[in-house]
Amino acid sequence: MTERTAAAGTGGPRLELAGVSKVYDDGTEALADVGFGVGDGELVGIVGPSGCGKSTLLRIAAGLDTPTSGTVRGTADRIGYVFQDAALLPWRSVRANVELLMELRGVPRAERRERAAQALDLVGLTEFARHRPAALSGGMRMRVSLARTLADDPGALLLDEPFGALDEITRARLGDELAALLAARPRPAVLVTHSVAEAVFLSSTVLVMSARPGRIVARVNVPFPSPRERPLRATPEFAEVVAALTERLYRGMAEAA
Ligand SMILES: Nc1ncnc2c1ncn2[C@@H]1O[C@H](COP(=O)(O)OP(=O)(O)OP(=O)(O)O)[C@@H](O)[C@H]1O
Repeated sequence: MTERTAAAGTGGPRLELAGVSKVYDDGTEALADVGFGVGDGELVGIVGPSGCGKSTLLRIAAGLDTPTSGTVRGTADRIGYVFQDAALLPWRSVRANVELLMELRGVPRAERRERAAQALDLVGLTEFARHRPAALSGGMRMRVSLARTLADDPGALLLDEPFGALDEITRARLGDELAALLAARPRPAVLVTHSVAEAVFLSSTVLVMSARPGRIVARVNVPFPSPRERPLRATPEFAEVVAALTERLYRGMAEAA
């Protein structure tokens, strides 16, 4: 049985998956009995080997796909989804791209303008508002994508490897920015990433998945207080948590093999 409810004000996790399994029509078993909850202001990071079902899980959490069995409950007002690719409309200016989701929801023009300006300011792209996406670097385009989602002010955020295509330094810089943005305006969030360090830096809890069909093989609470800032990445304590999680990830892969 599958179920998706949107009852508000019930307390507890804002987004909750229980016993979620997914078998695609061609028989591919993508997920097996996955369950976790995300509370207010909590960020759950998900790491796992390539093809273990992370994107499938995120799409199911967002209601973009249905589980074969299990339940998804969401009490957040609208879910914002940031994809691996910035997916900007090339003929629109940066500002018009940031306004897009609000435009589709019928937010009045003046309010759209103001919220887009604030979001562009947050991601440091105010001076590029009139540019077309083609004039921006890959990192800047991802910041526009992030601004588009933040300007729409969703109640929960799902991020699918949002910085995956970027170089290490840009990726770390955007990670710092995202940590600051979430600290300033906490909301339940799920982040899928291939980078264990990124997951540790941004998450309150990290879930480690096995190879396909993806199962959760470890749940690790990240002990560092928020807001997290760049120097944390250089501490021995941070390196220790990253090493332990990496080890768990390898073991999960070996268990499933
Ligand atoms: N629509 C589909 N039909 C059939 N199989 C699918 C479909 N979508 C995904 N899969 C398969 O399900 C498995 C999980 O895919 P998914 O994209 O969720 O993994 P992932 O962990 O996000 O991978 P990556 O880390 O490489 O992005 C893969 O074997 C994939 O080929």
